[in-house]
Amino acid sequence: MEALFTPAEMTEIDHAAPAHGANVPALMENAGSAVARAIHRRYRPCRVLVLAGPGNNGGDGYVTARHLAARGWPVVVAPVGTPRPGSPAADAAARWRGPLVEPTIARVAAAALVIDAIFGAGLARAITPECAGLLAAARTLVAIDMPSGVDGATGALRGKAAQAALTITFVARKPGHLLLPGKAHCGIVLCADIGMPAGAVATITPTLWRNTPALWQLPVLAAAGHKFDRGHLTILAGPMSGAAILAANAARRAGVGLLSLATETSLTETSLTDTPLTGTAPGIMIRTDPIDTLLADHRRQVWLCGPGLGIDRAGPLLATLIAANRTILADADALTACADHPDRLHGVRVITPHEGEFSRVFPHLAGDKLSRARAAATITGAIVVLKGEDTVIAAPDGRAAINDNAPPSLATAGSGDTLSGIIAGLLTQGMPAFEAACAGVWLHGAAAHTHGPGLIAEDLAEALPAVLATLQATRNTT
Ligand SMILES: NC(=O)C1=CN([C@@H]2O[C@H](COP(=O)(O)OP(=O)(O)OC[C@H]3O[C@@H](n4cnc5c(N)ncnc54)[C@H](O)[C@@H]3O)[C@@H](O)[C@H]2O)[C@@H](O)CC1
Ligand SMILES: [K+]
Repeated sequence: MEALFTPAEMTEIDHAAPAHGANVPALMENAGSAVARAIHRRYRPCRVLVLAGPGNNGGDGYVTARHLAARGWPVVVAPVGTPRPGSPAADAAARWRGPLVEPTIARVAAAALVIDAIFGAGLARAITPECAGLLAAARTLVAIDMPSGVDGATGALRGKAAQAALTITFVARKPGHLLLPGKAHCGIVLCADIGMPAGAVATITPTLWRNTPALWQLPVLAAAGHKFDRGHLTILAGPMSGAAILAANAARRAGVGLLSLATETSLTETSLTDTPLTGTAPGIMIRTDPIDTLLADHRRQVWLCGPGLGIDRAGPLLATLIAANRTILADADALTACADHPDRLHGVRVITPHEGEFSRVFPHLAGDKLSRARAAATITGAIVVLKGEDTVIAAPDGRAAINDNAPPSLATAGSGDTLSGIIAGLLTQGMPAFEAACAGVWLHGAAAHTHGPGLIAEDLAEALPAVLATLQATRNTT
């Protein structure tokens, strides 16, 4: 599992390091040497200018300069601030015997490669316009730890941030590497092992992870399994029936044993729906019984409520499902039916809002995406999947994950319906809700990657078998 640490947590880990046998100068030496190695691997030797700030981030910059120069690269350091006398950064600066120059826009623009070692985890306020101007002049920028101006805890910009081609961080990625807008400024992110003792890292109990397959385990199909062992998912379908069909096909590819689309009799007549409900997918059962009749069957435990349902229908149906104590994933119209009424979601297991739906349900929640998702999970008691290029999955118990495998092609009509179908499909097979939500989000992103360009929502379910096969093969070999 790949934990993400905030800068504040990283500082605690740094403070614990000496008691576990590592001191800051040694860690700084390893950090600078890791940055130099990463640059040497990716770029040809060229004129380098290091912008070195006053703290340990600057210290890493001086060490990087020394290691690159030792490899024969032409390097100059331009100090932006002075390290505190006696600090590890001051020692690192003293060991730099190469050229020191004034930081000017002309010098930055003339360098083939600029290293941003101005501020990292210690960024405490907005960077000055002068500092932003220097960084913006770089042709190719490599950031140490964080691009200066990106808040490592939230991904917010403090002042401005420039566009790095590569960011090398240490010990663990920070939320700001995965959350927008910070994520967009980092370029490729590498995480270097700098010999931080495991005991120091263990002083922090992680509550936030990068969403990778190490975070969850997909249901394993029993050799003697029966379709009923894989659960029965019921999806409520309304006039925009295409949404429910997309969700249904995704849930089936995600492995549900039985799938029903529950609709009103009138809607099975094709003229009243945007997609004919009957005859399109032989593996989907169409049920026109009243919801109370369907709920009388206790094998129908898991329900997906919202996609294409219509807001008027979604509100009362959601309330009926909650009263019947079912496992519910609420999306789309079911969320809009709870506008400014998050209390109506009590009893729902998972919600999957995009930013628009989220702000309708929780108009008073402000702040960064991670904090808002966590607050919404606390308020509702549901797993919150706050969607976007940097989807956050948050649980009421404080656990959260940030997803970073979603390509921009996923922003297409019906993509959200597919996601809710995948998650509901995994829930139906008995996966715990937080893990099902994380796995669903990751599989959705991986399916889009696997399909490649020209993606439409229908392709996502089709791409799932290949994603699942690759995942299974990887698991079998690790
Ligand atoms: N986490 C780790 O394991 C390690 C971290 N190291 C480095 O240490 C860095 C953190 O070092 P520091 O805590 O010294 O913090 P920084 O080097 O990021 O910044 C420190 C100084 O900048 C000042 N400052 C902050 N924002 C400013 C602004 N907008 N304008 C002007 N001044 C500002 C602060 O008051 C502080 O004096 C990390 O980013 C990383 O590069 C490595 O040296 C060693 C190991
Ligand atoms: K930096």
